[in-house]
Amino acid sequence: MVKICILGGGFIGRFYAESLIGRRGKDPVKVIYARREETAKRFSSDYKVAHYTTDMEAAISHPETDMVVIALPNYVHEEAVMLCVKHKKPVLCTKPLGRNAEEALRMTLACEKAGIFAGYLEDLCYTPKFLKSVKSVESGAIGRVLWAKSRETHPGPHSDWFWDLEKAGGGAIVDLGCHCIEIARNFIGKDVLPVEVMCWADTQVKPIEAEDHAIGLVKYENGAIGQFEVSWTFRGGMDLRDEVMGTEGTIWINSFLRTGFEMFSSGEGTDYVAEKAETAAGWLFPVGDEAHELGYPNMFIDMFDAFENGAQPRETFYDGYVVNAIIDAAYKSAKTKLWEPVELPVWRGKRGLTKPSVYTEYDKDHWFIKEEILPNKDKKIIIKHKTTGEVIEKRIIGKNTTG
Ligand SMILES: NC(=O)C1=CN([C@@H]2O[C@H](COP(=O)(O)OP(=O)(O)OC[C@H]3O[C@@H](n4cnc5c(N)ncnc54)[C@H](OP(=O)(O)O)[C@@H]3O)[C@@H](O)[C@H]2O)C=CC1
Ligand SMILES: O=C1CO[C@H](CO)[C@@H](O)[C@@H]1O
Repeated sequence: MVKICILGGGFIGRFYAESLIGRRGKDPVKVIYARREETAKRFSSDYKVAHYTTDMEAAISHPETDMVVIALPNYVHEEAVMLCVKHKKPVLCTKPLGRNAEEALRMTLACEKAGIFAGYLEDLCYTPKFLKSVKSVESGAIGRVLWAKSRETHPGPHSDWFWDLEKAGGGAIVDLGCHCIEIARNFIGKDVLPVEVMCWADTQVKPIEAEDHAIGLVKYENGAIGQFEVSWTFRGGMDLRDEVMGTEGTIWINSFLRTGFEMFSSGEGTDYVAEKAETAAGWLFPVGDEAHELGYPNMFIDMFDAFENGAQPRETFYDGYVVNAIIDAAYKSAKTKLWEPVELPVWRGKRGLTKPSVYTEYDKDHWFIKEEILPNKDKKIIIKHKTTGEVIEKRIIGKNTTG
């Protein structure tokens, strides 16, 4: 049993509490901290939490706190992590780890130096569909990953501080792109170096300084490409989709808006449909078990199991730092309109990877390019001469051809 202290009793703090204690979990939430007493008190009463406080350090150092879960706005993450370091308390921090890589690296190294367990709460890398997909990729079911695209778009966040450039550290890229980037890293291989980023970002709709819409490409050292599409201006709910293209196959995941559960309502009797749903009338796309579909229970199981076994969780502070470094390059690129290098003063993965050749030999003189059966049942084989480079096609007349 691990006794938990949650810092932050807002949107994600409540999701975490539901995931931790809503399933007869063995790890009780014992302490809740929020900025305002009314939030902390309400949280403690809703989730039967023994101790509530508006003093963050008191919550962290509380004798009933074995593990701290940070569910605070981005600009308070570093302060909270450093207090955990000071009091030598194991810590789990929500996404993004930092507002930038500098903050994230400081947090990562401080926890490592203090020897405290530190997990990165990247829930979307724990959804049931995602975990199964990653297993398939790791088993080679889709071959070498060439492209991993992840999209998260919705009509915009639910609290004031997200919309403040300084407090959040950016807009849709740092808020939503952090998920997409880590999803792509998992598919491409976390030990593959992200080399450079090209990003378009703009403030198309909202009266804010940060970007409300962006698209980015992340080039990896082995030739794979990651792509993120993020927006706070999308209408119609929360769209979470991933696509992975490999040399031997493809994966498409739809995690939220269209999960196979569709419902029509005149609006009578419906209130909450799903996170960021914009309407409770008409055709609706509810989500059966939101916490589970978003990965929270699997994420906490991995975190607590790793902690108890003295192992590393699937998602660590170091991963959070790499994600922040990619985001920093994306912001630079959006300004310069150039490919910008990913600055990683600490990199623990592989170096010197090259794009592997996957050419298939057709015969001793030719490389195989493509084979296709045409509507008239003919088969075409397209090949390239190894030395002259000439591309030719061979046609094998189909058996059932009439003309
Ligand atoms: N999928 C995911 O993993 C998600 C992760 N997040 C992340 O969780 C973190 C918190 O987001 P979220 O819960 O949505 O935010 P909310 O605004 O809903 O809640 C923030 C909580 O932090 C408390 N707080 C403490 N200090 C401050 C401060 N200086 N300014 C503002 N609030 C403070 C607030 O207290 P009080 O209520 O008393 O003001 C509140 O309880 C962010 O880093 C966000 O990116 C958010 C949503 C989903
Ligand atoms: O995925 C998410 C849903 O939206 C929230 C608000 O923009 C994000 O913070 C969160 O990470």
